[in-house]
Amino acid sequence: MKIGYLGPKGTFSEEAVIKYTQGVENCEVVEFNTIPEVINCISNSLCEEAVIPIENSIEGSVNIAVDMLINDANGIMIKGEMIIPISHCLISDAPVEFKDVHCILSHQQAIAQCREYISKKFPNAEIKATDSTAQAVLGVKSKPGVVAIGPERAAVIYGMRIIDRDIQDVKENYTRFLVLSQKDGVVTGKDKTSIVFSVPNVPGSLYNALGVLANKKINMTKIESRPSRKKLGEYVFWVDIEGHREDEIVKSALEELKGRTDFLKVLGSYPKFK
Ligand SMILES: O=C(O)C(=O)C[C@]1(C(=O)O)C=C[C@@H](O)C=C1
Repeated sequence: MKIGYLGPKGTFSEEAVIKYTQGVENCEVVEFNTIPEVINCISNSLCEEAVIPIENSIEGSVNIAVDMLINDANGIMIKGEMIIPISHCLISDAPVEFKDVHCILSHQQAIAQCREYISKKFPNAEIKATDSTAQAVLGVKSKPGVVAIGPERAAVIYGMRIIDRDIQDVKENYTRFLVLSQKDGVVTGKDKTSIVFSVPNVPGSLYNALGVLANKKINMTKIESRPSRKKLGEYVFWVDIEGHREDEIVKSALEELKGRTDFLKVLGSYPKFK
C-alpha cells in the first residue's frame, strides 16, 4: 500500500506518517511537494492513503486542506486522525548571531505558530513562505543570515545547526492530521464523523440544523465555518460529531439534517484519536 505525505523527508507530516505506519507491513510512503498534491494523490489513484495536516492548536485550521476537502475532494473520505506534538526549532547552515539574521523561511503554518517569537527577535527580517518546513531547512544551505523554522529531525537529516528550540508562541503545541482514502473507517464503537453542510439564509436555520444533534444527544466536537466561495457572507459549516455514520442514531440524524440543510456531505467516519 502506498501512503502519500507532504515531503521532503523531515517534515512534521513525515513524523505523522511514521507514527501512523508503525507496525503496518507492506507500506511504502510517497513524498509530495504541496498539500494539494498530497490530497490529489488519492483521486489520481497514485496512493491508496494520504496523511494531511488539518488543524493546529495555536493557529487553527490548515485552510487549504479544509477547503479542498469541502469543495474539491469528491470520492475522498477521512478514515483516521492522529495528533502529534509540534516543537519548532530555529535552524541555520552555519553559526549565526541573531542580529545577522535577515531572512526567515518556513511553511506558513509554522510561521504563524511562531509569530510573537519572530516579531520579538527578528522584527526586520524578511519572511518567506515555503511549501513545507523541511523545504525551508533545505533552503538555508550555504545562505549566511538565512534561517529556517522547522522540526529538529529535519535539521538532523540535512546536517544543519539548531540555533534555538521550542520557539512556538505556546509551548504546548499540537497538530491534528487526517488519514484520507477512497473509503472511510469501519465501525469501532469509538468513532467520529465529519460532515459539511450549508443552511438557507433565514433566521434560525443553523440553530435548526444543530437542533437535530442536540435532540438526539449527539456530541459535537468541532464546528467551523468557511466561506462558501459563492457569495460574500455565505458560509459552509464543517462539523465533527461523535459516532459512526453507520450507527443508528447518527444515521437518523444525517437523514434529518438533509431536510434542514441546502447541501450536506459526509466526509467520513473514523476512530477517535486516543
Ligand atoms: O511543513 C511541515 O512540516 C508540515 O508537515 C506541514 C505542517 C502544517 O501545514 O500544519 C504540519 C505541522 C505543523 O503544524 C506545521 C506545518
